[in-house]
Amino acid sequence: MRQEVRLTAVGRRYGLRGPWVLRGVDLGVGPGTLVRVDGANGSGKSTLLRLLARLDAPSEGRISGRPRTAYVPERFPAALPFTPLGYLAHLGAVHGLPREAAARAAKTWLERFGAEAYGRTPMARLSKGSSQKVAVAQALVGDPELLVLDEAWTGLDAPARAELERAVAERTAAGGAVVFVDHDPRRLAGMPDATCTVTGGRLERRTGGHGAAVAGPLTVVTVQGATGSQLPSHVSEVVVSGAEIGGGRHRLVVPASRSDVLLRALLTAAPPWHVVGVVPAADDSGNRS
Ligand SMILES: Nc1ncnc2c1ncn2[C@@H]1O[C@H](COP(=O)(O)OP(=O)(O)OP(=O)(O)O)[C@@H](O)[C@H]1O
Repeated sequence: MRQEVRLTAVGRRYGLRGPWVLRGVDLGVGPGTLVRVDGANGSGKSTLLRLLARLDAPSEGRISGRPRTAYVPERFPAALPFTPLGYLAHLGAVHGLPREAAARAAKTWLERFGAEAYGRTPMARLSKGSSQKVAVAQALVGDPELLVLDEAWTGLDAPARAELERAVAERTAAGGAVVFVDHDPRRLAGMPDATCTVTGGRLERRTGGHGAAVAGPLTVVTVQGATGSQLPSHVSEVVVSGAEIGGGRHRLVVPASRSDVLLRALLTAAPPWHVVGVVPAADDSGNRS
């Protein structure tokens, strides 16, 4: 993922005079980040996810950034006139994979979710749990840069739930972003870079969930930008602290486990940032501010 997706002053209401479901929402989702969205029933979580996935447009405000996006809806249309293998291979091809690679990816994802036995069964005949496996596989088959999951774990058996958690970790480690809603507060506990709560049409954002990582070793990254350039906004979601140290240089302290995410964000910014130094915090001798 090269660029963040950013919602700026976004509002959404259904119908010209309908009540505002979301209003004044500002949210940036950067490369390599995992964001949890929570909130009461009917608060607007799915609305926010559909906006992020660009399946819906805001009534006001702006959305920027167009990563390759995949979405698992809360309700997957199970009765599609395909077999899982045919459907996934077709989607792989739509995502630009050559025919054989698409067929291989389809098979691999069905195997990962324990659904290979019914790869050739018409989808309309699948159980709810089995069609949910196809729903998550269809989102992963094209290696999306942004993965949006609306209650995607619901209906999966335990091994498939664990596999989806692994797939999420793989996506973020590869520099992709994942935004998810799940009714189980333990889902991916401790992993999200931020949790956003939809309440009264507004979004309250809490950074963190990386307690263990922050308690671990820290890395100091010194970077230099072009005159007057601003750090990409999602950098603040990864670093523990940051300070400008003069001459366009910034000294950023980041959990060592997240330094790859920070470096990727800086190097893929437009224009890219020059990395002056990366040292373990214990060896960082100067430039403290
Ligand atoms: N297409 C639509 N047309 C009209 N109203 C809608 C539409 N989609 C959502 N709404 C309304 O917007 C509000 C927020 O719905 P949304 O599905 O985004 O909430 P949610 O937090 O995901 O809910 P849940 O937790 O029940 O899934 C609700 O009042 C809902 O009725």
